Amino acid sequence: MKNILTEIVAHKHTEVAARKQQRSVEELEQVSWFKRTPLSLAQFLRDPEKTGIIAEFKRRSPSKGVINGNVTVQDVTTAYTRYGASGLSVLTDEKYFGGSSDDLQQARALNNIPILRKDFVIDEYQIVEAKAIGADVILLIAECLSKQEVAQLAAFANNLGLEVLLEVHSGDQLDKVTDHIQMVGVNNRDLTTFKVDFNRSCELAPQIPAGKCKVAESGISNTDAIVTLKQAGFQGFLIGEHFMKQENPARAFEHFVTELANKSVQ
Ligand SMILES: O=P(O)(O)OC[C@@H](O)[C@@H](O)c1c[nH]c2ccccc12
Repeated sequence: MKNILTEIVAHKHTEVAARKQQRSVEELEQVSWFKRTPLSLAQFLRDPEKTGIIAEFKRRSPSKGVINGNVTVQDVTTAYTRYGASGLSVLTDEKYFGGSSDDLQQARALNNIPILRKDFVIDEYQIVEAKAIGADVILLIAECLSKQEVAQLAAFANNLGLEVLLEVHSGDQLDKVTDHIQMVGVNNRDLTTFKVDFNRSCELAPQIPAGKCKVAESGISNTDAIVTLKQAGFQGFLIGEHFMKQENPARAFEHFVTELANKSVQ
């Protein structure tokens, strides 16, 4: 299996090994954000007063290339928060997504809603980093981790007070869900081929274990999709490109939320 996901994960191992040499876990534990009490994204998503949208800051992706090179973390994330995002997702992968830990730290300093560290977590060290840069939630991708790895990494995150969003793309990956997973995300995008199949979320929704917060991810580009996904039982909607590809993502988000509010009262 030689695909982009395999390549990203291989690179991640090299990257993490290098960062471990630069900064020890003990040093990360001294950073002031490390002592902060994280917010619960699952709780924010379950709040019926909120939109359920996890709004993503993503500059580029391997599938789309540059999505937006002219925006700042400040302008975009503060607008996401102001207009009612339930949470933020900030890419911290540099090589493939043009993100950084610095982006997430900036978002943390400016916004008081839960933040997901969007990266390819393969090592406990990255979870300590996530806490030290002010994240509340980490992502674990079922496609690149064994059942045992998911269980260990999720327990480690929960021990630090961080929640876990487990991303799946097929029904068989749901056997990796454990007690330490608070949210299950169905990625409509196949990370090995980049093909987006919007129906994937609705198909898998009934199979997600009860009690887990359900999140639909990727390829969501209109408010009708949210209505459909809500009917299928989803509480969370992870949206990046639809906002980021606009010249003014802040205004695009505001427009989307206004339209959604009008639909919800009809
Ligand atoms: O930009 P979109 O199609 O709205 O998708 C957002 C998010 O779901 C996507 O960025 C994503 C989902 N899982 C990931 C894993 C790694 C990196 C990125 C992702």
